[in-house]
Amino acid sequence: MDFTSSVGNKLVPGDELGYDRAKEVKEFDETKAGVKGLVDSGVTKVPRFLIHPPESLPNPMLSPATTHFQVPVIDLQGFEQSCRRMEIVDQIRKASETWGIFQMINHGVPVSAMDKMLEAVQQFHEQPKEEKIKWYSRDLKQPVKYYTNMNLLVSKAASWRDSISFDFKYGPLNLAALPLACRESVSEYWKHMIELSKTLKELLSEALGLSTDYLANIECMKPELFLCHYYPACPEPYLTLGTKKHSDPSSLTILLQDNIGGLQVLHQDNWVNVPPVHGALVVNIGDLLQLITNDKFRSVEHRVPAGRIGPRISAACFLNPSPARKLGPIKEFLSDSNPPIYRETHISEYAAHHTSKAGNSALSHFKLL
Ligand SMILES: O=C(O)CCC(=O)C(=O)O
Ligand SMILES: [Fe+2]
Repeated sequence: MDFTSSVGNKLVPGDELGYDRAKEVKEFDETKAGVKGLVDSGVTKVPRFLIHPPESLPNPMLSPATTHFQVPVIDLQGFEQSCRRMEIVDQIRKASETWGIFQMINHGVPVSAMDKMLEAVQQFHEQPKEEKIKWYSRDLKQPVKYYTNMNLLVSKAASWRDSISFDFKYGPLNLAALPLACRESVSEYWKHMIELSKTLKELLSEALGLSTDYLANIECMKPELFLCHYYPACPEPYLTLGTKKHSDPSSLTILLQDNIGGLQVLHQDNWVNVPPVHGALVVNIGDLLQLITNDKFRSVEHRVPAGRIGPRISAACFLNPSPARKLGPIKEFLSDSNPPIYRETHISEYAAHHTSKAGNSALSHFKLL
């Protein structure tokens, strides 16, 4: 199949009418070979269904590399000692209030487990297609699945990436239920995410001026979804995006990125690079923590442009509230002069609105004022 023949990058009169997007997407989806499969088949042009409208694409005149902003890097070394802890908690508070994102070093997750995790994601995507397609699915009930864009069939412009996701919503995954290529790495890395999430819950609680066990007690940050991305090198990166601008519908996200770089965050109307730091993990505040903290901590919009160099690999661990819990602004923050900004909701309701807004923050829908 030739994905490029009917595509072209210029719109000619009548072209829009003749273009059958659904057919092109269906043919692509049926290959189960992902964007990687396109690249392997030798495409030199980005197929039309992956082309984003110019207003969603990075402005080449505004290079994030030229901004003077720097995403905070926080060293967690010694966080158990009380005077170091005060400094760290203060840095986390400032970063969460002003950036909604920071990088962490000396966080306790062994660099070897991080490197192995990235290698395993690469191995999964680069194994023979026959093995990989056994996992191809968009069925939400399936805990492990590989796919290109969860919303491929409904989105207006697909993103230049393939993913494998692991859903821990219903509890730990049986080792045998994981693909061989990443079995050991995922199970080891996930244990570290559970440990790290405990530390982060404590530090964030203190950064909010609450008791150390506050966020753990309200069950608002449980590692639940592990989403690993594979961004192949792109022949025309200025036409598509790896991941389009969005904020995460989680409470918190812990992201591991490889050394290629590409993650960018929107800070004071500037796109700022999150430079790869070997051994670092990126933490970003999600919409639900913004809701719970009544806007004290802010979620952050971020994106990943497509790049000529690849594959780029990343692995995002999403910490979510318990589905059984009602979420609303923390009572301790509320007063006559600081009324609740949001109404209470459940994660399922929030996630449904986030999806209906094509991945944009749905917080405005829950505003009371
Ligand atoms: O690949 C990345 O660096 C970011 C991925 C991301 O933002 C997400 O999965 O929500
Ligand atoms: Fe994200």
